[in-house]
Amino acid sequence: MSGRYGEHDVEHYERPRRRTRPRTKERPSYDDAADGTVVTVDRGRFTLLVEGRTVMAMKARPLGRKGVVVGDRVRVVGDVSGADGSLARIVEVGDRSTVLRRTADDDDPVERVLVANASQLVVVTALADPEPRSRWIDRALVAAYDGGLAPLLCLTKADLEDPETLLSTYRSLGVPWVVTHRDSDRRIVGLEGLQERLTGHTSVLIGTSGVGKSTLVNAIVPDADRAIGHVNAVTGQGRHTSTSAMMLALPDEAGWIVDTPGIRSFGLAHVQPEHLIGAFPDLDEMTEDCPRGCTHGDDEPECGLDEAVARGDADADRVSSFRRLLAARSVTEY
Ligand SMILES: Nc1nc2c(ncn2[C@@H]2O[C@H](COP(=O)(O)OP(=O)(O)OP(=O)(O)O)[C@@H](O)[C@H]2O)c(=O)[nH]1
Ligand SMILES: [Zn+2]
Repeated sequence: MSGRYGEHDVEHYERPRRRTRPRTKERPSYDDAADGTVVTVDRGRFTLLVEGRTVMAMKARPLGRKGVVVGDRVRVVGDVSGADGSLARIVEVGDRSTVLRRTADDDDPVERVLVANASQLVVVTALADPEPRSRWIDRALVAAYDGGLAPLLCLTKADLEDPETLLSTYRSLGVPWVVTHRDSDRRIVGLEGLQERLTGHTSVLIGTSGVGKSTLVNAIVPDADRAIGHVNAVTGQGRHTSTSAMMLALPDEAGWIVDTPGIRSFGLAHVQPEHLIGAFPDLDEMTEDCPRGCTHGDDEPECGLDEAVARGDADADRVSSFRRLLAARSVTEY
């Protein structure tokens, strides 16, 4: 088996093996398997893209309880024609370059991977109607940094409110941003900036209800409804009632977006301070002499971040913004 698949999986999913079984049987080679990407998941059925075809699949037995999520690169065998009623089998799941996770709930330490292999998290926030909630934004940023995704702030409805106040909160973190608004002809302005930022990425779009995320998805993927309708026709869903994420191709092969209709928030109980600070190498460097177990939070007595600020080696705003993110991990209401 190639090292790329199966052997370095993030989760353990196989029951202990009986050693008497011959190895070739335990790890059959799937040389004839096709490569696919998981586009959406619905009740144990996976919609894949295999060489441009929409293919329905289920997990093969050896995968057991192994999670397979949107964005996963998989190997499939069986009927990969995509013909009506056909069902292929997923036999391997590729290593994940990134994982967007959530704890099911801050009191429940079970981690769930929401999307695999995305490179960017687009945090969609309205500047007004509904009012922006910076705690929510902070939590989304934490999920991005922790998961290895580059964050992008997408601020909508700039026709209702100036973006400056909100942007000033995030400037010291260096989060890139785009702003959109609607003009008097009800056209969305600022899409080019967003499209430019999406190019070359697989971007997960997240936003709370009413921020204008659907408006953006429909504007940047003109046949989004048709693509979703097509998948639902195959899966037997009447309309897009699924709460699952769905991956959609951008025009001109510019990249992919993952729409997340059912995902409004993240439980962050799994996020470790040591891991989060890794997303800020300049700050991370200042924590080398921190006492063991230092969380680098506000109330740490001898944190290297304070010393760095005192010496003038670190920007106080940046440190306090980082600490705001740290604190946002454990806040449940926002
Ligand atoms: N003023 C203004 N309104 C907008 C803008 N973009 C979207 N809207 C309106 O905001 C409302 C919500 O937009 P949607 O795109 O449905 O929001 P959503 O985030 O997909 O919300 P859900 O469907 O609940 O997930 C709609 O009435 C849109 O017409 C904008 O730039 N400016
Ligand atoms: Zn520290």
